[in-house]
Amino acid sequence: MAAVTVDLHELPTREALAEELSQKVAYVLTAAIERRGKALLAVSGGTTPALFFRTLSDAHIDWPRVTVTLVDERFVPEDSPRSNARLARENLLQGKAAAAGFTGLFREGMTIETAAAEADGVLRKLGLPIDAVVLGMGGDGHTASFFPDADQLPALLSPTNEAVVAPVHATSAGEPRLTLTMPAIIGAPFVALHIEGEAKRQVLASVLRGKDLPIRAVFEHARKPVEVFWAP
Ligand SMILES: O=C(O)[C@H](O)[C@@H](O)[C@H](O)[C@H](O)COP(=O)(O)O
Repeated sequence: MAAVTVDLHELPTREALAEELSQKVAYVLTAAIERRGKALLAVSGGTTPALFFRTLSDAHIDWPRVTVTLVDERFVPEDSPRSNARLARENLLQGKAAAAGFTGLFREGMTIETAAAEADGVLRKLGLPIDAVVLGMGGDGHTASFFPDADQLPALLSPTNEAVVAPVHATSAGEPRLTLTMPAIIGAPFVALHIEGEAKRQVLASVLRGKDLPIRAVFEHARKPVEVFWAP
């Protein structure tokens, strides 16, 4: 098994983490805008990112040139409390960041396969690679929607998967999901992992010691060490 390393940023508080990660993302997006006139940011859902989202929403970035998308999405409409699009709209696309564009992964009235193909096409048109990807991680070591029990997990984790967006069926996920694929994630020049609390720190430590959980595949295939932001 290949050794993996990460670039660990340990912050004393969740507020300090939100501030540090926001500054980093603002820097990366601003550099992308200077280089190509626009920037694409992919963020995760779940319970962890709300404070980071609210902090980032106040950052000085040329937001009208930024499009925000999702690392993964539960296959539910935006009025569902489980919608990651809703989380991003309510917490990130506010204040200064209200001027950003947003493109989600869910599509109403489509099968999950058709929705994946649609979202895939939209992201390609926006201009890949994504400039900044902020991942989360579950206690089971999943990231994006790479759940340990997902159907076709090896294909999802493959760095040569040809898709940008893929459907995911995993019993532990609750509902079907859509996810960015491994190449879409590791193609970004800036890939961060945002985790909080002692339990996730232990999961990270076990993965770095060799435990084979899905997040490890991202560390392995990343073109440079993933920047991990952790606070107690
Ligand atoms: O929609 C989601 O659930 C995600 O994007 C997922 O990959 C998330 O990052 C982890 O599950 C961590 O979730 P928590 O922040 O809730 O622990």
